[in-house]
Amino acid sequence: MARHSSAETAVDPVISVRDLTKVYGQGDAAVRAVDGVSFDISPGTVVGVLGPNGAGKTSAIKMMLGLVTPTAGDVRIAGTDALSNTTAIYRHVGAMLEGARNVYWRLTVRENVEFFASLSGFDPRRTADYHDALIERYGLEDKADTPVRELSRGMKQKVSLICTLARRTDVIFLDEPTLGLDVETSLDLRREIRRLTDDRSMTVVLSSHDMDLVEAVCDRVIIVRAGRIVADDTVENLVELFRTQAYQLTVGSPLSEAAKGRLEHRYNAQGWERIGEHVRFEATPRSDDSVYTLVDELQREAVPLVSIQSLQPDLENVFLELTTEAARPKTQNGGER
Ligand SMILES: Nc1ncnc2c1ncn2[C@@H]1O[C@H](COP(=O)(O)OP(=O)(O)OP(=O)(O)O)[C@@H](O)[C@H]1O
Repeated sequence: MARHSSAETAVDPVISVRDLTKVYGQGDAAVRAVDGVSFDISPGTVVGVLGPNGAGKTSAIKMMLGLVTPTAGDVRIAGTDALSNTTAIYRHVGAMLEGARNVYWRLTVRENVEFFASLSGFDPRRTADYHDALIERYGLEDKADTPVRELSRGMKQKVSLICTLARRTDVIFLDEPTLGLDVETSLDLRREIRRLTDDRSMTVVLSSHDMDLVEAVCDRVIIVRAGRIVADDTVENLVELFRTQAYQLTVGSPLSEAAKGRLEHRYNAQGWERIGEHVRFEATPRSDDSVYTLVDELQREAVPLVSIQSLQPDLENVFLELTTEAARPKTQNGGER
């Protein structure tokens, strides 16, 4: 799986966003949904845009698609100013919006695919084989002539993706692509996203709360909070930056209250949990204490150590850390660039 660093600048960016700002309303009622955001996206990469509800993700994506007019700032897609050339950028960009809102529910699956392909100038008669292959790839061949409104939510989601792909654009935006999909289809979608970028050099920008999907497919994540970028880096780098010396320990017998108090004070022990005869807790030794002194202390208390393992943060931990507290200016590329 090709992974790209956000610092990679050798090729021209396919998306370039500068000081993008969106303010809804005026005066006291004004909401600064997107607040001076800048980033570049290289072709052939998968970029996740993450943030809590109301962080400004949809507003930012809709501005990149030309669906919402920015209050200030610039968006360039494949070198073209997206704000003054919406028709021109439409050739480069496709979008699968949340809840399959971009497809026509009265049309059949095949009619939808033909319609969206024709919007990109493809003659439906000459691309019928490609459309059939797409419909088959997503297991909808039996439903090809069924109106979309009669399909399940997951199937509608697949039709929406097929229509986006049928336009064969360089860039696709996927808003919550796995919402409503069963586990198997969701895993198929992950593979498909990587195939599109690895084999066809497509650029994918996706917004999702599904951290497993983001960790599995994204080369890079941009985390937004209150309209601003609080982190912009690879998943690996973000997880590395947030690594702490945290351990989970399981001991064979309960500790005295005095011993627990000492461990809490000295090693930030917490999360005490009784599991049968065993007790489990987490500890974060401070820099001047090593985990060995913690183990020595347990020995002095005559408490047998059953297991010890180091706790690795995952993207979910990083996300919560960055979006639920005051943002920590800890990330390599955090903040606007
Ligand atoms: N049309 C609008 N008019 C007024 N305020 C809006 C409008 N659209 C969005 N907002 C506000 O802008 C802020 C950002 O909303 P946006 O939908 O961009 O966030 P989001 O990160 O996509 O959230 P979610 O994850 O819930 O979809 C929110 O405070 C929202 O209430």
